[in-house]
Amino acid sequence: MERPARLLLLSELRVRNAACDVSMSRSLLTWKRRLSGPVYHPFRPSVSHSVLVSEIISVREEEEENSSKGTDDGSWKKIKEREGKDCRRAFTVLYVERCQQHRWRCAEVTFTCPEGALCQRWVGIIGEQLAAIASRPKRLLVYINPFSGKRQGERIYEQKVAPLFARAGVSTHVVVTERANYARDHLRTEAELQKIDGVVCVGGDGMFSEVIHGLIWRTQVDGGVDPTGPDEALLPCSLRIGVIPAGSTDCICFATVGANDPVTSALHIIVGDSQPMDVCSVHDNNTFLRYSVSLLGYGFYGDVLSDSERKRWMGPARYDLSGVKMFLTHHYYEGTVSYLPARGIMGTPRDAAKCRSGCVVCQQNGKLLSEKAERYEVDEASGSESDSEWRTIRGKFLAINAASMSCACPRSPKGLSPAAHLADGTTDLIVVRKCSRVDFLRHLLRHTSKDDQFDLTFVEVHRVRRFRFTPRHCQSDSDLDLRENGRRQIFGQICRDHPACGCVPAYSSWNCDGEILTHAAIDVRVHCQLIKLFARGIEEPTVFEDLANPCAI
Ligand SMILES: Nc1ncnc2c1ncn2[C@@H]1O[C@H](COP(=O)(O)OP(=O)(O)OP(=O)(O)O)[C@@H](O)[C@H]1O
Repeated sequence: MERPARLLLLSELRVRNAACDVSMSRSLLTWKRRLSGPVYHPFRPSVSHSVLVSEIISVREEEEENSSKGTDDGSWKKIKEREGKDCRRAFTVLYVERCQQHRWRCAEVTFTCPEGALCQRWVGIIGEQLAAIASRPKRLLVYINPFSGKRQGERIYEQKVAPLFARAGVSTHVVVTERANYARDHLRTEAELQKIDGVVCVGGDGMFSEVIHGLIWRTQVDGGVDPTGPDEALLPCSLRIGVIPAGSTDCICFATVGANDPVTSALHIIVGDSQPMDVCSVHDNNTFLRYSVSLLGYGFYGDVLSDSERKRWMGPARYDLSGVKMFLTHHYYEGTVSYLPARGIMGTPRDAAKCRSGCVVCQQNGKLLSEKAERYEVDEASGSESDSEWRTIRGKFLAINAASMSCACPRSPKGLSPAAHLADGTTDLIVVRKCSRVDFLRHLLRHTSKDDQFDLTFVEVHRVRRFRFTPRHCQSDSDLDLRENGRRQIFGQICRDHPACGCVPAYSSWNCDGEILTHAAIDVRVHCQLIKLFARGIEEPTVFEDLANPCAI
């Protein structure tokens, strides 16, 4: 219960012609219907609503009756309350309302006041509280990929997102991309970053990847850091990134918001949410290749992506077809995986708890790793980082995956590594050794069942800060049979698409967040909390159940 002393304002106002006690504190706007009936009854339910001030989108004074009817688009509005009698003494509050499956909607409520001065006081006080929230963006740079997904990016932005930004008083500079890497290059060179509070991409995971590549690069260059150096401590990006899902794959949005819904994402941007995220840098020797935030997959997932790229004309069904084909092909690859285990941190890849909004594991580990100055040199528990900390796995692998987040998506709600964290400075290295097709199928099926996909003798999972992969034919010190290897390479190239011949290609490629990396030998390093998104992680249902129930606040 809030103490009256903390209230900023308390009045009797009318909502839908019903008398309500309306109160405002620094954190909460509450309206409670006055009970009719002369006698107090302790068990009679009182109708009460509470909205967090941090989730109020805007407040506006109603100038004239029906004045806003022309702007109603009807597409996103949940509550439409107009009290026509004396709109000059009414004000409307727009706020976030939670729906099912982590979706948010913009709801509104109109309060009618007995006098104009009181109405202005309410509008002034709510406006002041909103203006005091420093984390809310005022100016955004928006990139729209007009070719994402079903080519609906521009329509989605104009119809669902732009009206919300306008109502919340967020100004935008919109850039429709003209080619691949347009947004990346614009961010690297031309974009006036000092004039904006965030960058928004409208599209799929490919557009998000472009934006992080541009923003991370620019942040390093502006800060005098070499963005390509494998051992550089990269500077965290101060600008947050918003993702409006409009692509055919929107895994980043799903993992950070919990839903692929443009309105929900727009509201997270407006309220100024902030979700840190780890980024992996991928190098080949000392050559920078790419950044990755979700999946790095060699073997099965690399082959599925390479094969599906040749079937783009099929649309999203290509992933299923290529998945079946690569499963039947059953290629395995030889090589060495070396990794630096994440020591002294909270959490393991086999935890039952998942990374959720306000994740303690991300907070603790993020603090710990940033205190270590990101140089990977000093580990107070074990002395300096030395070769002895590195572990090695040699063998034949069906798949080597590094999941920097759960990689959950609507098709695979558990994800590749259900307990992976968005911002704990680690990635979950999953090694699937050569096994029978039946065993591999068991492993794959467990991604969609309750069973633990890591609880199999041929599967290993390690939480790591850095790892390297060297394919067998690149190893200098191994007992290679070069003749055999050469034969395999030649037949591997010829027979890649002909599993019936039974030969195994020497190389797979890496699936790096849905882009193909043709380099097989890579060195991957996790940069803890390098970027921030306009998101808050997936909320536990109890959070919004409590909010919906004012008695629990
Ligand atoms: N104007 C443009 N023309 C062509 N390609 C573009 C343009 N703008 C961005 N791209 C590229 O399109 C690719 C796919 O974009 P995006 O991820 O937004 O859509 P998608 O439909 O989810 O992609 P995918 O088909 O790969 O799943 C990105 O790699 C991006 O670099």
